[in-house]
Formats: sequence, C-alpha cells, structure tokens
Amino acid sequence: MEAFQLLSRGGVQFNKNRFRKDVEIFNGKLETEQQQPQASTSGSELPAALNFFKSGKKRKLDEEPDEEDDPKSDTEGDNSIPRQRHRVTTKGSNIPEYAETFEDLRDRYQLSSLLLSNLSNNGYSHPTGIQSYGIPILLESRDLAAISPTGTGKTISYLLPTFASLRAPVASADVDAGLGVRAVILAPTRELAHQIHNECLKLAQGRKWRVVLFSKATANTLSDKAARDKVDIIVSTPLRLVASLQSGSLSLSNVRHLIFDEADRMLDNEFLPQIEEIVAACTYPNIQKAVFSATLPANAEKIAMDMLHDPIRVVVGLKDTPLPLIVQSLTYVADDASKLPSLLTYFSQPYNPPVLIFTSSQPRASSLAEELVLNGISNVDCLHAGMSKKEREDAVSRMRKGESWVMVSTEVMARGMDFKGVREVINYDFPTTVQSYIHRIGKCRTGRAGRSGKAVTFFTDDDGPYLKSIANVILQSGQPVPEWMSKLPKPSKMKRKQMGKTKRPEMVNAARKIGRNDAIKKREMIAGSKRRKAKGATPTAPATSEDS
Ligand SMILES: Nc1ncnc2c1ncn2[C@@H]1O[C@H](COP(=O)(O)OP(=O)(O)OP(=O)(O)O)[C@@H](O)[C@H]1O
Repeated sequence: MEAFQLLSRGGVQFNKNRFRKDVEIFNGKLETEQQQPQASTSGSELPAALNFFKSGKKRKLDEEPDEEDDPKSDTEGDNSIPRQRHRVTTKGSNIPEYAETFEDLRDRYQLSSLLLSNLSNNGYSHPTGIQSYGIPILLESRDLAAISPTGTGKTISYLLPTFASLRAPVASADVDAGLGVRAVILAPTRELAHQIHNECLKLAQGRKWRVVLFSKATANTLSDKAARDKVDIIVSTPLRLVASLQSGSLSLSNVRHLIFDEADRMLDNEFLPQIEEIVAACTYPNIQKAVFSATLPANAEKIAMDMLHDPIRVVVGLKDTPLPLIVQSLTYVADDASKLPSLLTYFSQPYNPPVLIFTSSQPRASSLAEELVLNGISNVDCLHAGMSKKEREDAVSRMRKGESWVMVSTEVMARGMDFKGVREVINYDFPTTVQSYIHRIGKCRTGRAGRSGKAVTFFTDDDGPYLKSIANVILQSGQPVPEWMSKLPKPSKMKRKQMGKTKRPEMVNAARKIGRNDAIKKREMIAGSKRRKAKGATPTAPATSEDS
C-alpha cells in the first residue's frame, strides 16, 4: 500500500523487523539530521536504503506508480532551492497524461495566455505534483479524488481547470453559460473560503470574472435572480449555501463544476447532510465533481467515490513530503497542569517564529493565548471559530503580515489555512487522530521555502494509549522515536476510536480559575453588601421554602 495512503487511512503500521536495517541505518544518521533539519530539501538526499516507502509498495495492476520531480519552487520564487521529489500514484480508467510544465498545459488544452501570465505573475512557475496530475484530469472533464499533503498547491489544482473550463466570464457574450452560477467551491470554514476566494482573484485578473465569497450579505444580493445570473463562481461554506437553498433564494441547477476542499472534513458526519443537500441541488447533466484533501480516511473515501462519476484517484505520496523535513518530537508533560509550565520553558529558549500552537477547544485556545500574554510572551494571537468575524479576520491578517509570532488555534479553524511561513508547530493538546496530526504538522511550510521546521507534541499520561499511533507516523516519515515508544502496544481499534475524546478543562491554568472565581465571589459579596446598605436592610439568610 502506498505510504501516504497508509497514513491517510489512519491505521499506520510499521514493521520494524522487516525494515530493521533501514531503522538502524537511519538511527545512525540521526545526529546529522537533527543538527541540520532543513538541509535535506532534495529527495535525493534520502538514502536509497531508507526508501522503504518505495520498496514496501506492491504494484497493483490498475495503478500507475510514477515518480517525478515536483517542480515546485519556493513561494518567494527562488528557483535555486532544490525541488522536492514526490511519489504520485493514480488509479482509474483512461488517465490523462500528467503535465510537466504549465506551458505543456497551455499547448495541450489551449489555456488562455492570460491565465498563464496570471500564474507566473503570482510566482507560480512550475506545477506542483498534484497540479501536474490533477489539472489535466479536470481539464478532460473527469471526476477526481485528489489526496496530497498540506501546502502542496491543491487550490490551484482545481482553480486553474475551473477557470479554463468556464472559458470566459458570463458577462462575455461568447460562451454558452446558461443561467446561474456555473462553479461552486466548498470549504469547511469561512476563513478557508476567504483564502480560496483570494486565490480566485489572482487568476481572475484582467477579465470580468464574477467570483463571489458567499456570506450573509452576498447571499442577500444574490437572492435577486438577475444578480445571480451574472455570477461565475461561488466560494462558500456548506452551511451558508444550504441556508440559501432552503430559503429558495439560490439555484444550483447550472453548476457544472462542484469542488470540495478539505474533503475529509466535508464528508464527516457534521457536514454530510449539508453536502448531500448541495449535491442533490446540482442537477446539471454531466456535472464535474472533485474532492481534494491532505488525508482521506477510508469512510470518507468511500463516500467520495460513491459521489463521483468514474473517478480518477490521485495520491501524492510520502517519498519526500514535507513531513520528513519537519523535525518531529514527542514530549512527556505528565498531566494537563504541567503543560503550561512546559510551554513557558519552551519559550524561554530560542525559538523560530511564527509558531502555531494547537489546543483541543476554543476556550482552551483563548485561555492559553491569555496565559502566554500574561507571562510576557511577545506577539501572541488567537484564532478560533468562537471569535467574531472581525476578530478572526484581524488575527489572520496579523499572522500573514508577520506581526503574530505565536498563534494559538484550534484544528478546525486552522484547517487548510495557508499561514505563511510557520516554522514550528506545537501540539499543546494531543492530536485527535493520525490524520489530525498530519494536518497539524503539515502547517510547517518547510518544503516550500527550504526552511527548517519543527513539530513538538506534548503528551500526558492520559494520551499514553495513543502514543504509538503518532510514534508510527514519525517513524514512517523517516525519523526516530525513543526505543520504548516503538515497543508500545498498538492501540486496539476501540482504543483508537477513543483518541481525541479526552476531556480537558476549559482553562489551561486552573490556578487562575480559582483566583478568578474568588475575585468574582468577592465582587458579588461587595455588590450585595452595597445593595443591602442602600436598602437599609439587615443581612438575612437566603430565603428557603420553609420561610414562607
Ligand atoms: N505551482 C506553485 N508554485 C509556487 N507556489 C505555489 C504553487 N502552487 C501553490 N503555491 C503556493 O503554495 C501555498 C500552498 O498552496 P495551497 O494552500 O493551495 O496548498 P494546499 O495543498 O491546498 O494546502 P492545505 O492542505 O493546507 O489546504 C500557497 O501560498 C500557494 O500560493
């Protein structure tokens, strides 16, 4: 089984006996790698002997394994940085040939030169792995399930073919555009939808494309059919779209391209009913559907495959994904109360901002950000769904401008967000699944800019039973874990289901809660005493039913 697929399914297994030699060689190499984590941006620097992902793979008849130079350059456009190598696996019938360059795509599919120049103006000179494979598939009107690690350019993989297939804005009379929006892109959070909308605007430059970020306000505007018929693409969260469908103020009958970003999240129990409603409303014959995700657990993959028509599945795998470039470690912190002191110790040593910290809930994210500020850590910010839209937008913008050095967030909120240049990820609260671990640490944008990346995961006694799952991911991505950890028993299926269900207090510093409760009590007593004084009454015991 292809390695990333193995990870993406959550059941990570690593046969240490079978690969004992590889592990030994790797352990010998450890010191050098830890000292120079970012030096190895080129896949060729991974010793061949360690390439157990490749050697462990059995080739299936209907698969076309392929290795390619991922032509991705760094975001700053420094093409001198060695390119990463990705392993790409495709599955399906009549798979279109991958494209080596954007120019290949232009020649093969007559892409407009404006689209191409918009790409290069934004620093996209070579397609990434998923772009090389995914774009031709979508341009040939096929349905697609694309699994590619975080930060590998999935957004352009679906946006470029969407723009190219629509050919021209509805405002231009020369296309058969029908009536109503022609493409819908769905993302699990408003922030991610916003980010995708921004990418759309980059590609839309120079033509009168109408790309709408669906919100309460824009939904109102689009309840007018005349306005709606002028829209080319809608980017939305499922909830917002369903609200308009249910109120009858939106029709999706002309939608020809339906894209799901962060598909594993979109196809989970929370979103599924809405997704089903949206899919049912898209009645255009031969509608093209595509799902994109960094991980796709088996149940989500099954739902996706049932939803897609004769799909092609592309997996960009682990041969040298960003994961091995991130120095990963697991840190024992005994219990929840010990996490904050451990984190403060961490920040008392040199660290590389921006740092992204994950907590398991919104109140904990707020509480941790507050604690860090109170403890004098500079430029701390917080981002979660419980904050107002304005607060969230400000936080994202500060992070993008480099004004936030430390961002405390929840996983749901950080999903798919391209926080530029995150260098360290700290899992303050243990990840909820193996996929969640991969998503979280994938926020380290090391691969792209060739910088060093670091991922630290705190674990308590309560997290012990799940440690092995994460330790396996670390081993699979070519890094060592302490021997005792690799000897831990594999958690049972039942146990794995419990992972992420650990109950944690809302405040990360219980002492502050006690202090706060005391202060509230005191304040209430003083207020009560003042009220009584004002009434001239003498204090009485609280009334009981027997008093009356
Ligand atoms: N071909 C390219 N060349 C250079 N930079 C690119 C290219 N494609 C995308 N990028 C940049 O890489 C970054 C990550 O891209 P994107 O957000 O699409 O990744 P992703 O795979 O969707 O990640 P996630 O799973 O976290 O959503 C963005 O800043 C984007 O502008």
